[in-house]
Amino acid sequence: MSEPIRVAVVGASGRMGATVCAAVEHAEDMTLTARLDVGDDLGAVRDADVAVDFTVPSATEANVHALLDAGVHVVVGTTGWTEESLGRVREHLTRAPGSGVVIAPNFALSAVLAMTFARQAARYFESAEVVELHHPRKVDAPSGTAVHTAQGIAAARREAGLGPAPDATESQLDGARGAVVDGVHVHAVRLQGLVAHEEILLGNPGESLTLRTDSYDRGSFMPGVLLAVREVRQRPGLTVGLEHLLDLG
Ligand SMILES: NC(=O)C1=CN([C@@H]2O[C@H](COP(=O)(O)OP(=O)(O)OC[C@H]3O[C@@H](n4cnc5c(N)ncnc54)[C@H](O)[C@@H]3O)[C@@H](O)[C@H]2O)C=CC1
Ligand SMILES: O=C(O)C1=N[C@H](C(=O)O)C[C@H](O)C1
Repeated sequence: MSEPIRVAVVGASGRMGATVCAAVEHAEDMTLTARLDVGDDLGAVRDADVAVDFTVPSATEANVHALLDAGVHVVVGTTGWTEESLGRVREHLTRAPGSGVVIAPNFALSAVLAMTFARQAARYFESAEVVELHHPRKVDAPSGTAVHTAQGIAAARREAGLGPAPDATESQLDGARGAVVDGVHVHAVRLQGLVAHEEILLGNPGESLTLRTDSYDRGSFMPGVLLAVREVRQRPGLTVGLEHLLDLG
């Protein structure tokens, strides 16, 4: 058997970080080498092959630069990425040519498939809106998944030459129509008892299609995270979205 993949987890005390540590410890082909959290020296990842970041949107970009400087491949689940911050990581990778970074807004198979189906369906519908529903301890809104979903729908609508979705709203209470991501309305619900859920609503005169994904447990994200840990070393450069590792991109 080949040597186990050495994995360090950043954000290890958090909900996702702790779940990733347990998943890595149970994986026969991996060894957990470091559990790091706020205030720890990220240089401690040097013994690892791959570092996994589940922290907070305000810290993740700086963490990725520090992890690349430490010479490890990086898998990121933290949300809050923009075209600008992704561009800075791409630029950094030109100076670390063998290194790989995989950033995925959602590692759950059901969510990745829902986003893929939404992108396929979007060109056939006049209207499209996204509703994301999460636990109330989530610090960012809308979710990274909802942003990625809306961007995919918007790209498909552009490619199909569709204009704006019909909407006669003239006046509204602030926020009543949600946030607008690339022209697609996105609504965020925070509710005790939920984990991570999303509905994608597509409508035409006389019909609608609803795609729904539900993560009831953080274990749902682990097969995707472990897949990314296994694949990132063979994927130099930046990969955004688990769909590319599943041949869905
Ligand atoms: N891509 C995916 O499939 C998923 C992504 N997420 C995202 O992962 C992130 C974390 O989510 P949770 O685990 O629920 O949050 P959490 O709040 O439970 O955990 C975050 C952890 O990061 C630590 N932290 C904060 N700043 C840090 C820094 N500079 N260096 C090291 N550690 C630091 C905190 O102390 C905490 O332990 C969020 O952005 C969330 O949206 C969550 C679930 C699935
Ligand atoms: O904070 C969470 O919990 C989740 N965050 C990610 C997001 O913002 O899309 C992924 C999943 O929805 C859970």
